[in-house]
Amino acid sequence: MIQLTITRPDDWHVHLRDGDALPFTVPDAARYFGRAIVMPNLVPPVLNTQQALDYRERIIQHRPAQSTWEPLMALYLTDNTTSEEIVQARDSGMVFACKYYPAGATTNSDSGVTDLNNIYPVLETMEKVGLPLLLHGEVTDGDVDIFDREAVFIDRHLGKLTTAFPGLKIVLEHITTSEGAQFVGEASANVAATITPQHLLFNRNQMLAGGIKPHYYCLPILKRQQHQQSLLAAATSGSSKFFLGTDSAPHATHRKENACGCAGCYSNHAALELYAEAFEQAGALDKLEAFASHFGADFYGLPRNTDTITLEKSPWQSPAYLPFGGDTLTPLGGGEYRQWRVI
Ligand SMILES: NC(=O)N[C@@H](CC(=O)O)C(=O)O
Ligand SMILES: [Zn+2]
Ligand SMILES: [Zn+2]
Repeated sequence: MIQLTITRPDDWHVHLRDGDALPFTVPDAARYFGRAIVMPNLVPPVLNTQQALDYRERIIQHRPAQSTWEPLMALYLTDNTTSEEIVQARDSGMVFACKYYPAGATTNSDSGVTDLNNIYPVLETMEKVGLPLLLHGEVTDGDVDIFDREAVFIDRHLGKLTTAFPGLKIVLEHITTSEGAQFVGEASANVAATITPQHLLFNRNQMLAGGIKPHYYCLPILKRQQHQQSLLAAATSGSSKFFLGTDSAPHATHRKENACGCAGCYSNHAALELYAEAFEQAGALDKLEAFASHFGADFYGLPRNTDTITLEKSPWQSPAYLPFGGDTLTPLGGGEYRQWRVI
């Protein structure tokens, strides 16, 4: 039996949702990850430290007994976020980042920032106190094609941002393009990116050819194969700028199989297993550990996990449906055979 033992990994981008969803999402997230940056795009969003601490309490109630998994909280930036809020968040020791959603870009982003210039004073404070900025890096202009929204964001905003705030740690979340991989690869050590399993394993053909498949639909949207290959090259390059962030984002099955289907893929039932498949296909299993378990912690200035987990190559059938509150959830690759399992 082929086995691979690696330092316990962390997930630097996950959506756990709230309420009825937590008994399902938290145990999956805590199964073998050591920590997770928990996205704040709830309804209503997590806007301040008190709300983040309250949300953390609700999450922790569903952490399996004996688990030492830690949810690392993030604040949702709006046009009205204040510098005082940032300082308080940093001082709490429980908030590890702030998330920028362009208003209207993705799930629950209606209260997001309408213009990056509106949050420049807040970014200055984040730079000063050392709180990383996490970007949903897309523009929302109606005249920009949905497949170009990440590249246009990089072109219009990211260079300006890194020049204005050279000391600010920035994570370009869930990158989907060659432009994203290239920008981050060439930027300073303060700029990094997370990459999801779906953007490594799939391209827009899987979503659109032979019938529209809503369970592959997430934002930023899957791009053409050439971009998938650039992302695989970045993830397996050994560069410490690229690390694991699943963007596991559950929506009930009926909300995705819908005339106006929600964006988001649920991958936390088999996250590391999916990444292992992508790395194996790229002939780079030896690069999985640093991507999954070292580079993210290093970037955030947190200690690496000290224990290990073991993956074994032994195929298993991923469930087609999972329970999700009173609903069902269709996981990424549901019903398919996965090659690796965490034992
Ligand atoms: N990635 C997605 O398609 N959806 C995420 C939001 C996000 O990360 O943009 C969600 O919360 O559902
Ligand atoms: Zn996003
Ligand atoms: Zn996300």
